[in-house]
Amino acid sequence: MTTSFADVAASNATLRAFLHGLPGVDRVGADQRAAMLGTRSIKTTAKAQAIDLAISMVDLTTLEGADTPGKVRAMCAKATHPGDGAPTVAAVCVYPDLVAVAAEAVAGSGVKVASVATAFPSGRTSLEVKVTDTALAVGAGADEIDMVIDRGAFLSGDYLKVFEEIVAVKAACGEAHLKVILETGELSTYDNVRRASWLAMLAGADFIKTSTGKVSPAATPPVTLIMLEAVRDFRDQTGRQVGVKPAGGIRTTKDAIKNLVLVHETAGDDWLTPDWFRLGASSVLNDLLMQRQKLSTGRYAGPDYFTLD
Ligand SMILES: O=C[C@H](O)COP(=O)(O)O
Repeated sequence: MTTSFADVAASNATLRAFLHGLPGVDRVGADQRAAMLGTRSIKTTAKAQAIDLAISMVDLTTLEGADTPGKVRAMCAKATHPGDGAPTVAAVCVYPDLVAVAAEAVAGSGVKVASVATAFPSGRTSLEVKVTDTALAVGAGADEIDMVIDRGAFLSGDYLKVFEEIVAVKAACGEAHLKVILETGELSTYDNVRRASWLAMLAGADFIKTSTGKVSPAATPPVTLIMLEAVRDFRDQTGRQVGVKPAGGIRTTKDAIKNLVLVHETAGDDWLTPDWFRLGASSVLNDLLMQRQKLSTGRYAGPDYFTLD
């Protein structure tokens, strides 16, 4: 039997009562479980499959003030032609003004274009600007929008404001998928990570994402674990599946595989596809490709073989 949460957001008081009624997170338990799962090792054939799966889940990202059309085109070339039979990544992720460049560069490849919107990374602007930012990115060709929540509103208990902004941005997305960035490094507690996850899902998020990559800590294993528990429990209770995207600080193949183990052990294998799990990262693809080549040839390619970021 599934539960309807239609009335949960009737007022800030009802939303607050629901979110504060969620079970508290056992901080020590979450840290220990994430650390324990991080020690699992994967060998040879399984590792080769895990590397290809991880590559297919990457949102290859450049989010710098100094980004240029040339840098975005080079990133898109790597995304669409990673080489040596490696799969393409899931998406490229860029600022809204570079969406058109990215969309043209990945056209026909199956690689999606994701764009950060809503005044990323701070989110400090009016709802009107956030909705316009979103609509312009979608109009320019974004398949996916990565929005940031208003952490100031969340931390001061104005959950309804956060909820209503997500609803409005989701409407502006049209057919584009919406990833909601919680910026967990600013949420102070694991209980808040769980509450923000539920808030975003109740408001219509297609994905929940840990971080902008501009705040530390970012995608830590315990935080990703708590978000995976949230999407698992949300589907159990509502019948709707929501994806998860850890982002920020994922640099190595080891980091990527730890994430896959977390998914397998927490939400389950239904999430082990690029439709439901992404790795937001600017540089992990290089290490995945190098480790992939090491597995197939027994040696690392020289540093000039891969285009480094
Ligand atoms: O969304 C992705 C992040 O911005 C990338 O962060 P990163 O540079 O730490 O990989």
